[in-house]
Amino acid sequence: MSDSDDLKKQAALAALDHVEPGMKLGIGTGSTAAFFVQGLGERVRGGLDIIGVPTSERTAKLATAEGIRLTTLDETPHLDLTIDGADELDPSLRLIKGGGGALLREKIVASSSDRMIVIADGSKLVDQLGAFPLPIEVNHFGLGATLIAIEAAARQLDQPVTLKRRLASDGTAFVTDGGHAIIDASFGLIREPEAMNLALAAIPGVVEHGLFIGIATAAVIARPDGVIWLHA
Ligand SMILES: O=C[C@H](O)[C@H](O)[C@H](O)COP(=O)(O)O
Repeated sequence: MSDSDDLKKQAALAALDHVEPGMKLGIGTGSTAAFFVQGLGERVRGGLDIIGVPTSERTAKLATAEGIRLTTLDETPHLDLTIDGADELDPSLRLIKGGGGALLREKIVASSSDRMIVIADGSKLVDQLGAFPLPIEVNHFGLGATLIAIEAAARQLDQPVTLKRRLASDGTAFVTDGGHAIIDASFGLIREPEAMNLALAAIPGVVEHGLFIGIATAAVIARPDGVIWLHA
């Protein structure tokens, strides 16, 4: 296992200690969340009784293979805890998510939970968000107009921006679980994440974006010198 995978696993297992019998859990997506799903599977097979809502089709498959009982937000609209990775987080627990394209379901699930614990290796913790391009999930209808509106929003906030349509590994257009496209927006460091959050959310063709503000309640970050916790 690479050093970075080892740190991801350490963060995932530290968060696992906060899972209690009977909990309704939101289950994140990505390589760090996959370590959490593996660890959770082991505990479930050892007798832990929980039920989970997966944040992507990928996570649903992994969790099912681990023997984790799954439900939906339609059946279980209120969750106790979501555990999920992030592409970047700052010390105020503002996040960039969506590197794997799961941001819409991730935001819905985390927002339906009492608490959200972010699991990450130390490279994800930054002073200011934005080195990682912000994933923006957009409707296919009117895509050209939506791109122009995103550029206009960036100009208003005095942020430069370069927009790239995300491609899948086979070179075709990436399509999210919800059937939408992803635009990766490089703004450089985001000076006012709250203002950016509102400006992007106000664009009709934007289905959701990867800035998570006021959602995470704690983060466990594994670094070579040990595991640290941040709290909102
Ligand atoms: O869409 C994907 C999610 O937001 C992931 O949680 C995020 O990209 C972090 O993934 P990883 O743990 O693989 O770095």
